[in-house]
Amino acid sequence: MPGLVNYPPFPDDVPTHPLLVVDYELLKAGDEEEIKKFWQAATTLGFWYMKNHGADELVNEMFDMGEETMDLSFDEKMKFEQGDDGMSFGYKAPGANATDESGARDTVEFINISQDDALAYPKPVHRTYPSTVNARMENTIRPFILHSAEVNRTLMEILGKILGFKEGTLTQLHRLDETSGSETRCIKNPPRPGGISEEKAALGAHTDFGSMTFLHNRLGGLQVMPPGSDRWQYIRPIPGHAVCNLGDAMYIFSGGILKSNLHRVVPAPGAQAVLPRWSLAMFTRPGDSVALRALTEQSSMVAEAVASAPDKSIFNSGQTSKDWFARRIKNQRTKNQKGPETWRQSRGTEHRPEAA
Ligand SMILES: O=C(O)CCC(=O)C(=O)O
Ligand SMILES: [Fe+2]
Repeated sequence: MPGLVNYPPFPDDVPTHPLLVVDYELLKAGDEEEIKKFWQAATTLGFWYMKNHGADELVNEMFDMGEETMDLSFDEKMKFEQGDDGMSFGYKAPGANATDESGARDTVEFINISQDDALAYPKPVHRTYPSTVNARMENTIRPFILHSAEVNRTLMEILGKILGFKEGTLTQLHRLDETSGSETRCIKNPPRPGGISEEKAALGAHTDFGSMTFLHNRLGGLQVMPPGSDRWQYIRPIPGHAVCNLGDAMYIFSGGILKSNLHRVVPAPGAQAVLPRWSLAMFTRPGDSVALRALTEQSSMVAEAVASAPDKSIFNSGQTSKDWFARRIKNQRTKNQKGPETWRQSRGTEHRPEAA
């Protein structure tokens, strides 16, 4: 499927949420109108489409890697399972994560490859990977991670400049030479021919844990719950357009000015439901030692935002990026669920328990 060109179109009769389209080449060139549009997207929904990102060929190769990996036997994949102790890197089997506080199980399987492991390969930093991953580590995965990390870095610096940070402030918090939770993920959701229940989450409602996500979808299924709404709406996949979004770390660093919006994955709608759904993400997350707190000393704009926030607690989380990430991963594992309290401990800046 990843290479399949003729998949059925996304249906026209389901509610979708429009996103602003930003052009990466124009952003890089400093185009003022484009930067304004990007700022608007980042401070309202925290999601946008991005074209001219230069990753299409690598994305196709990454999907091939994902398909080769998911085609391994279940036993082989389970040798590389991420486990229940709060490590994200490795294979995640279907059902291994809860999707809500009742403990309902997810249906997606995915392979997470650490940025640190890909850059240091063949020397493992966090763990080892299946043969299908190793075979493409140097020619596919490392170039995809490096390109995506550079895209995310460029985007973060543009936002940082508008926030009033000194140049390089956000880059320093996301150094490639500090270990971090940054990773790429290839996700497969099985097809659901006939009788799709809209309510059944394939991947539960969440905000992203890190700073910035560079996402590539072939089929529909990604949904957002826009601020002020209690309705899930699909994001329509557009060929050649990445879907980018901000995560909790950027929300916290910016004192809530930048948004980290709730989203989830359900089976692809309409005629697309008979196919497996593939998606690919690069998650850029702060370095392990970075404190998750608002950067009030670096920006008067952030300081004022925190000063006027009704609840300031989240802006000084008291956790490093490493602890924050491990807490969220660990407490969403099915095996660790001991009731709604475990689930709540997996949460980040999601302020909408009813959505989960
Ligand atoms: O598969 C998708 O479209 C989104 C996946 C996602 O939100 C995630 O892995 O954090
Ligand atoms: Fe996500």
